[in-house]
Amino acid sequence: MSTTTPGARIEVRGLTKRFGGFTAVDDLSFDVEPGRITGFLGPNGAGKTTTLRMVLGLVRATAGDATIGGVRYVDLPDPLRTVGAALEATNFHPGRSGRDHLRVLADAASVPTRRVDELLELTGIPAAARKRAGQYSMGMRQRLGLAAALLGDPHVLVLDEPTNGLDPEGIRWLRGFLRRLSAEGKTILVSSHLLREVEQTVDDVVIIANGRLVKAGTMADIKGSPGAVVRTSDRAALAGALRVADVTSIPGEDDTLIADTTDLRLVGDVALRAGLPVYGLEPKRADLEALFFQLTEGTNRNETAATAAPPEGDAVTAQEGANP
Ligand SMILES: Nc1ncnc2c1ncn2[C@@H]1O[C@H](COP(=O)(O)OP(=O)(O)OP(=O)(O)O)[C@@H](O)[C@H]1O
Repeated sequence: MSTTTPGARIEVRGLTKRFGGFTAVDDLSFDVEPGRITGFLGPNGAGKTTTLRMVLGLVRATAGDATIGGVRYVDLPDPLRTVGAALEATNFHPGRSGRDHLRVLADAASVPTRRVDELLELTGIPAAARKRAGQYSMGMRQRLGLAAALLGDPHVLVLDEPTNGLDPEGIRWLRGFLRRLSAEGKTILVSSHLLREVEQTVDDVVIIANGRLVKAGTMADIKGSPGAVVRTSDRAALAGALRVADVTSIPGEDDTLIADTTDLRLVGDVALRAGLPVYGLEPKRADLEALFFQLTEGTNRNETAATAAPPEGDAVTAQEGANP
């Protein structure tokens, strides 16, 4: 039996990984809370996979620590039932059916076969499960990887780029699926190099660039305070009229005014009373794409520094893949 309580917290403290003279992960600290979905974000080469591999005990950290429920992965008494992981969706035996792949893993972990069929249903590939994994689309491999990660009904789920290869319908499905798991109290960490793809899925974000933390917080924090964006013919006049109604405002882009209220009706009524036309009125939307770009600008190391150090065979303590 696992000693970890449902939804154990992941704590990363001063985690560092150097490959020769190249620092892939640099003094990284963050928490991943139970019952929430956390997006682990950064451009290609930022160090996401290396960090996840350290959390999962697949790569030895140069410095620092990562714990799950206060215990390092390598010291977990029952890792399979504590943490499920899908690091890459490509490592299935191409000649083996998806179902057989899961059965091999289930046997090795003393998980009953009925759990395999249950998970194939849950991940939406019961029919495809009898086909050879070599014929799977990327989206199907993602679902199979997810099923494998869930075999031991773990408290913590770590998924590396799970939206890769999923179409918009698949992304929507994944969102609902992860929501249900987090509602059960599970801790879910999902990496992505596209904030847009996980924007509606995650509660919290941890953004890294060049191996370092650049931002951590709730999605609501990242999005900033809500407001109303209004376009009129004379924004100074409208700002004055809003002030009288106790609503502050600031100039926005393209001649708009951003009013510090979510009450669009109020803004419309104030404009009407002031005799000002309203050409556009909508809730303020955070430009997450722009923010993400601004935070991580020019830090795609795969395009610039991939040759900085020769690949290093590392301390791989478990088979990489669906269940470390
Ligand atoms: N074994 C290794 N030897 C040398 N350099 C490595 C090794 N593994 C990763 N790197 C380098 O470390 C940096 C971080 O890689 P990592 O795969 O962790 O980034 P990532 O954020 O997951 O990116 P991606 O989204 O492209 O997978 C990259 O520049 C990569 O080339």
